[in-house]
Amino acid sequence: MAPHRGIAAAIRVPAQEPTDAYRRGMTAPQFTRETSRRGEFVRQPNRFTDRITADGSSGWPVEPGRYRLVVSLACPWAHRSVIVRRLLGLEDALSLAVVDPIRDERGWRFTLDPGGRDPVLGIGFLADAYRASDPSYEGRVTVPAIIDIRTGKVATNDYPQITLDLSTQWRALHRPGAPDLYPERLREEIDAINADVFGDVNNGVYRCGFATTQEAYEQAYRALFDRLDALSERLANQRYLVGHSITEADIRLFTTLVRFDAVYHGHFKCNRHKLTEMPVLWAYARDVFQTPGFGETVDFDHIKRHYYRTHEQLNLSRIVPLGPDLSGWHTPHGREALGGSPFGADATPP
Ligand SMILES: N[C@@H](CCC(=O)N[C@@H](CS)C(=O)NCC(=O)O)C(=O)O
Repeated sequence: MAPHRGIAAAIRVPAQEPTDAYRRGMTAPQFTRETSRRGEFVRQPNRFTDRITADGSSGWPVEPGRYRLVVSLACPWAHRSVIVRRLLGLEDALSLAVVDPIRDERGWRFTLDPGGRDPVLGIGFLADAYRASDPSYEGRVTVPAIIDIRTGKVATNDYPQITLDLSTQWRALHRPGAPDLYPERLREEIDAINADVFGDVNNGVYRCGFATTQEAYEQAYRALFDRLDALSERLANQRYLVGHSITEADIRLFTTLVRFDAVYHGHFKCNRHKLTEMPVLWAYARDVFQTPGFGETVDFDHIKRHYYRTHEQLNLSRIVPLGPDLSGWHTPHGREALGGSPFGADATPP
């Protein structure tokens, strides 16, 4: 197996101690080690970047039943992998562990499981698997993570690569009629959209929420809504982001949009408009939500409890708001008229 890169190389943190801005009266950051001197949120790199491959050349061969995907249903980065696993019919090949949406000081817990332990991995905390893989790891212990069941070690927590590999490397285990979510001829376009959506939208909402200076917040807010405006324009005349059916690009945008009004609008101050006030994006998000494989993977209860109860710097009272009214997600979206079909001509719904 390719050796793990040294932790010092993998984790480049911008500031360890209270920053200059903090001393000048800047708000205390939620994540000190991921906050720049200017008060910007700078996300830590993924620690385990090995890949699980069809030919096993990485040391982690694709094998049915060998791995366990650990997710929080609250987490947008993990949500991608839940959707892709379902659309591709990988449920039997890759089992799923769901953590409690509320972390304690030891991080993600398996407190939803009998005895507080994951029944397959036998551990109480995701940190146990991180520790088994790298005892010196000091960054945040994050989901999604794919664990090698036999050794209890983390094979990967590289969320952007995980979904691409489920599509491309796990192909032999896909269900009959599984869609191609990352078609070769569209990859360049999908990658370009994904990069913009990651910077300004997926991570952009966090850059708004975890900013600790007015300037850093405003910069992230403007980039977010400028990008949402551009995406609205693009989606006004086409049903999906790239091509004529759902791709990885739609999955990545959807997992942020579906959380927008429930958490990002209020909790992260992304409040120029609610999703329900952006007509094109709202219809697009409903269309995707109502597609088999999407809506049933959304857990608004986990989403709201996680964000409002675990970011104590942002929500001191930890009160979870009762709203918003979610009934609109099931209303007609009218986007069939734009053409295309969710899974293309050759695939079937899960
Ligand atoms: N692996 C990425 C992204 C995944 C991520 O941030 N997941 C969140 C949940 S949405 C998490 O596990 N957070 C744990 C923590 O903050 O301690 C990272 O390290 O930033």
